[in-house]
Amino acid sequence: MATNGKRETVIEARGVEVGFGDRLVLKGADLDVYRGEILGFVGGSGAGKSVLMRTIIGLIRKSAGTIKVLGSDLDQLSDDERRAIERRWGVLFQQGALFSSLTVMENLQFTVRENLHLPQRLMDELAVAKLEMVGLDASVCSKYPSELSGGMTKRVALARALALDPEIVFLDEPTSGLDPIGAGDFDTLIATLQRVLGLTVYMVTHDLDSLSTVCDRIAVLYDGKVIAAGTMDTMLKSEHPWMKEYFRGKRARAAIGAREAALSGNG
Ligand SMILES: Nc1ncnc2c1ncn2[C@@H]1O[C@H](COP(=O)(O)OP(=O)(O)OP(=O)(O)O)[C@@H](O)[C@H]1O
Repeated sequence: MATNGKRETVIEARGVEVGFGDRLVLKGADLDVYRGEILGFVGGSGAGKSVLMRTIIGLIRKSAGTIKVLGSDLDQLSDDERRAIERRWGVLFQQGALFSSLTVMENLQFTVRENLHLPQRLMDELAVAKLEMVGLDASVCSKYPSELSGGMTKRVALARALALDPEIVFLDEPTSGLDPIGAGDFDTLIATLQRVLGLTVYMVTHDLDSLSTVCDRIAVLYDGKVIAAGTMDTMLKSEHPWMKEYFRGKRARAAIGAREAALSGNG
């Protein structure tokens, strides 16, 4: 597996191109994600952040480029090898994407049932353990997604992403739709899980607070390419017009002020 100094690259995207019809959304995107980091992925609305994430996990076909995950080029794998790699990541889609007709317990066991052959009692114990990991207790097991608050839905979706003890978790806008306190709590949860479980976290987000509080590095997608990757300090020093506006503009200052006000009880 590739290493950069001491850092092991767990996702390596090179020259990734993706288009829909005659419109190219990704025009040669390059990205490295290192083991154990929380990478925040930003870009304007419709820039292609979700498209790149979905391409990395194989849900969207690219027209050019290579993607290696955990050392393997996914295009070169047999179906069995591919499934084995897929078991090593978990995904939290935008909106949580829980199955509405299944209870929380059934949602949590869905992936496990497909991948492992375990006795029901053990699966039940595992599901409760995952719920506890994300700060929920067994009382939510019999609830349906429509009975959960936005924050609980995100937590259940995160528990489901963790179902197979993944090494990498992909999170698509995990704090969208949460109030500032809920978003702050969710960020803390992600940071704690990353530390305790040694996860690599790939997080598409618009949330500047998440970026400054939990992300080790930030990558920026602009005009179909990753134009920068580095720490928040690096982002704040950039003179690129889009990055300047995004990280230092009026919206950035307002967003940071809003969560600080909510956390100090003035929101
Ligand atoms: N399956 C698809 N078919 C056609 N066009 C698509 C498809 N998926 C995404 N697109 C288009 O690709 C572009 C990038 O979409 P994407 O969802 O990746 O944006 P994003 O950067 O995640 O934006 P946002 O922050 O608003 O969620 C958009 O113009 C979208 O309409």
